[in-house]
Amino acid sequence: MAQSVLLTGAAGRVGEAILGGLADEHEWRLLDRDPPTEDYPGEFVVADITEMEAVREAMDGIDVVIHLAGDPRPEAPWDSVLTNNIDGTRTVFEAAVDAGVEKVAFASSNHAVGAYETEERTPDLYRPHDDYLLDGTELPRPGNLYGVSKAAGETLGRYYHDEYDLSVVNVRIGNLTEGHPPIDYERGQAMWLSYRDCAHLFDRCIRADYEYEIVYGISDNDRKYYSLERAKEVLGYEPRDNSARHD
Ligand SMILES: NC(=O)C1=CN([C@@H]2O[C@H](COP(=O)(O)OP(=O)(O)OC[C@H]3O[C@@H](n4cnc5c(N)ncnc54)[C@H](O)[C@@H]3O)[C@@H](O)[C@H]2O)C=CC1
Ligand SMILES: O=C1O[C@H](COP(=O)(O)O)[C@@H](O)[C@H](O)[C@H]1O
Repeated sequence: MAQSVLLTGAAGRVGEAILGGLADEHEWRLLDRDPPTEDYPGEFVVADITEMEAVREAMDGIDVVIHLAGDPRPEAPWDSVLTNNIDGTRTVFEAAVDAGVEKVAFASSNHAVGAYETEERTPDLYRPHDDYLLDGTELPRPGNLYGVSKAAGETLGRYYHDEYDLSVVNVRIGNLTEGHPPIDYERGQAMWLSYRDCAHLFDRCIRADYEYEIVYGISDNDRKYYSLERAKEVLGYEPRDNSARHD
């Protein structure tokens, strides 16, 4: 059944992948602080996610929130991630609960666990003979302040789930690249997420039933150090792409 979905950060790359695959599948309301420069499949709200009243208004009648808006730069400075990624994410969760939203899918990141990639483990970690695997049960281990902000977003979700019974899925997205896996970048190839697998994964976040989950968002790459088992089991994720089998 089609759901009413609020997509924050709709004007960005992940938003493009999701809308590219799912424009006709759901009723969309799009939110971004950047005004639209093209046609979008739904009402477009120009607002900053740190503005509580604007975010509350955008939640009206919404079943599911896909929360992408934020500073995506691994090297982003603290001021920016504190405002956009932590304060903004709290605002989104708070408004979602107040509006009676059922589910929130939060765009977390590989950088929430980037420090597991120690000097001893790399570069073997990125290669097929290595069997090291993170599965989402491990503690966050960020390697930068951006990763800290994503771990904080996951923890905010935990709080809003436990306190208010909101269904929350954190998708630790790998490396979304359009058309082909990253070139000459082993780490990026191991965590490649194709546009079509991205759209399908977030469709499953909209449709599946869950309580509080942490899953990895990558394609079914031959060499991976992130397990897809939880995404498959809980969400019904069935990735179709693989960086090793791409021309
Ligand atoms: N692209 C990737 O490979 C990955 C992305 N992510 C996460 O996915 C999300 C989306 O990333 P991308 O689409 O790549 O980034 P992007 O920069 O292309 O898009 C982010 C969008 O959010 C908007 N935005 C930023 N701060 C905002 C605010 N305070 N209020 C309203 N809108 C705001 C921007 O205007 C932009 O359109 C981010 O949270 C990022 O951390 C996580 C892992 C990998
Ligand atoms: O969280 C993110 O991760 C991807 C992949 O990280 P990278 O350090 O291997 O480039 C990054 O491209 C994206 O911008 C970021 O939001």
